[in-house]
Amino acid sequence: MNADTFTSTATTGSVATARNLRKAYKNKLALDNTTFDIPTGRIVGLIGPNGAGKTTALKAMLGLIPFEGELSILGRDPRTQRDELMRDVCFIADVAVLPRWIRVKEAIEFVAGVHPRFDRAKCERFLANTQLKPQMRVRELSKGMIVQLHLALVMAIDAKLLVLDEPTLGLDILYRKQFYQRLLEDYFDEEKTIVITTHQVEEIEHILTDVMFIRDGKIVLHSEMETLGERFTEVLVNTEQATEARALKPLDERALPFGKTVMLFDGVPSERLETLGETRTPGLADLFVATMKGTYA
Ligand SMILES: Nc1ncnc2c1ncn2[C@@H]1O[C@H](COP(=O)(O)OP(=O)(O)OP(=O)(O)O)[C@@H](O)[C@H]1O
Repeated sequence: MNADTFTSTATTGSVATARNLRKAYKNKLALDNTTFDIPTGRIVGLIGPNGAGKTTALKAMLGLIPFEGELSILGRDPRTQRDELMRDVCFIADVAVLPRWIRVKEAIEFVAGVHPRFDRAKCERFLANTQLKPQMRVRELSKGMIVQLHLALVMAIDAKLLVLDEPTLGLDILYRKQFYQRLLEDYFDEEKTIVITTHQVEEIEHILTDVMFIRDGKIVLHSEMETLGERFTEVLVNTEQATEARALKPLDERALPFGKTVMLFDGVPSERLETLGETRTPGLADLFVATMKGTYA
């Protein structure tokens, strides 16, 4: 990729263009030649094991840390144009960051004060459909009500890029699902882009348009969700054909009851795999486990 390509992608509706990012902490290379592109109108899952560099990558995109390499976010360099950039970016860390003593109306005041594109009337319209009242304190709210408050605050910010770092940490599965569904239905449109990190892979895979796997500071897989199935296939292999299947070098395999084995293949033609057993596209969680094998070895 040459410098011209870098400039042209950055000015044609690309949200993020990263080339060879490097971030070294004292004892650790958190970003190691990290390179990726994110076009407008996508919901991207940045997924990786603990310590892989997810938060570091997001902090670089938000101009919160120094780093080496080329990075353009909405056509701007987050290191030198952070203030301008922040007019178009909304960053929300996990829901649990709302202090328990804060009142609903104070949370609204706070966000109104820090985000130039926050639309208070829109936020209040969202809240009018809930049981939340301006005087209520966060500690009096149920978890679901906290999600509603968080969503109302997020969705009233008209940002081009929404960055969510583990947005549903600490919430149970019902609230997590509700959070992502509302985000998809009530917030997202083709002019917005959302980047999400989470460890709850299964819960977000249905809303993602793209996935990026990061390991040891490197992007090891970047794919549109729709094309994952063209590259990766899972096969339910019978015992008799296990040796033949293993010769095709599966990325990973796991045993099932009754002697069957599920094997995951990368780039093996489906006509070949269909002779070995029932085939299907793997779920993101199984693909993640296969790709990250050996991480903690
Ligand atoms: N301020 C810091 N000082 C020193 N090392 C750091 C600092 N921040 C992060 N690191 C190291 O950089 C690496 C990447 O950390 P990062 O927080 O980006 O990982 P992550 O993928 O977000 O992990 P997790 O899923 O556990 O939140 C880790 O090894 C971490 O220990």
